[in-house]
Amino acid sequence: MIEVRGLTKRYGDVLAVDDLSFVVEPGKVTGFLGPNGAGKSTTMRMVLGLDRPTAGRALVNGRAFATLGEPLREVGALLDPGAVHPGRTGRSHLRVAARANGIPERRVAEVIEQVGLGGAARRRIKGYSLGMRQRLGIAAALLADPRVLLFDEPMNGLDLDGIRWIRGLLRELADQQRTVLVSSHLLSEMQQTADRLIVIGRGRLIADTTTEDILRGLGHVEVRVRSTQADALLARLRERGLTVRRVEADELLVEGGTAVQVGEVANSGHIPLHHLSEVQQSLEQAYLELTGNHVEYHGRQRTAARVSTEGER
Ligand SMILES: Nc1ncnc2c1ncn2[C@@H]1O[C@H](COP(=O)(O)OP(=O)(O)OP(=O)(O)O)[C@@H](O)[C@H]1O
Repeated sequence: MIEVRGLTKRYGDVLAVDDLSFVVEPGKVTGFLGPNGAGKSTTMRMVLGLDRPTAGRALVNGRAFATLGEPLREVGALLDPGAVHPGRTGRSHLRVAARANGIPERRVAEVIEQVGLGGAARRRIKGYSLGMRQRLGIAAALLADPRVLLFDEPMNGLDLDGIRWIRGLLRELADQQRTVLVSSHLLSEMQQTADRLIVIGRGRLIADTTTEDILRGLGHVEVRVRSTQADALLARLRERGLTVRRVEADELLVEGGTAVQVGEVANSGHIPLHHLSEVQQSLEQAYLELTGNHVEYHGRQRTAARVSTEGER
């Protein structure tokens, strides 16, 4: 289990991690999601004792990393797959790590097999593709058979096969009742990978719940409606408790209702409509807005355009 309580890290003027609290439980794949610079790597580094918190604490199996007797047997991590000696073979890299940490030699062959590095393990790392380096980094994380695993952006730069393979491995590790925390800046990657999501933005916790709940919350539908009597319609919709935004003089966006409801409100007030449709906000855009990383809006997709023309005249 990983527990983070009031965790804070300041680098000069930059508040990289801001009073973060969450728990990562075993038996599930937990996604750690946030845009670039949100503070994911800094948080993971503090869990691994590589950075000292400005305030708060990070515990692995109830203890600070520095006080773990045999830390590698409790927690393994993939942080930076580039941080290996390029002249070594994959196998010798793992052997050196095993020897330095009192891990039995047989584990080297086992993890090479587990990550599917096979014949490449006898080749020099400088000739490895990014995918092979990721596999080697994951093999190193698994070497001491730890119950807690942290993977920082393990899917970065991988092709679809590589991503599928990592997904399968994460699932297998969680099914073995290990604690698995995996970071990503892409919702699209995590929505198919993680059971739970811890979402952060600018160092702060934004959401901590099941992936299903987050997707349901993000993917809200708005109703777009146009009328020459937009003022009257706006007043009536607000009377019904709906949230309404005016987009143009004759165009409104309604939250919290369906196109049928909006059509009925218009009809009951004899208000003519010229357009009525439901608009599904793109998940990725909603996520970016949620995490405070505003970008230009391109992501609206119409999924049920003109679902109802009731009320049109
Ligand atoms: N050693 C450091 N010195 C100064 N600032 C740092 C340092 N490490 C991280 N930061 C800053 O802290 C913030 C959080 O960075 P961090 O790398 O933790 O984010 P991240 O969510 O992992 O992003 P990415 O996906 O880009 O790795 C950023 O503003 C970053 O510039």
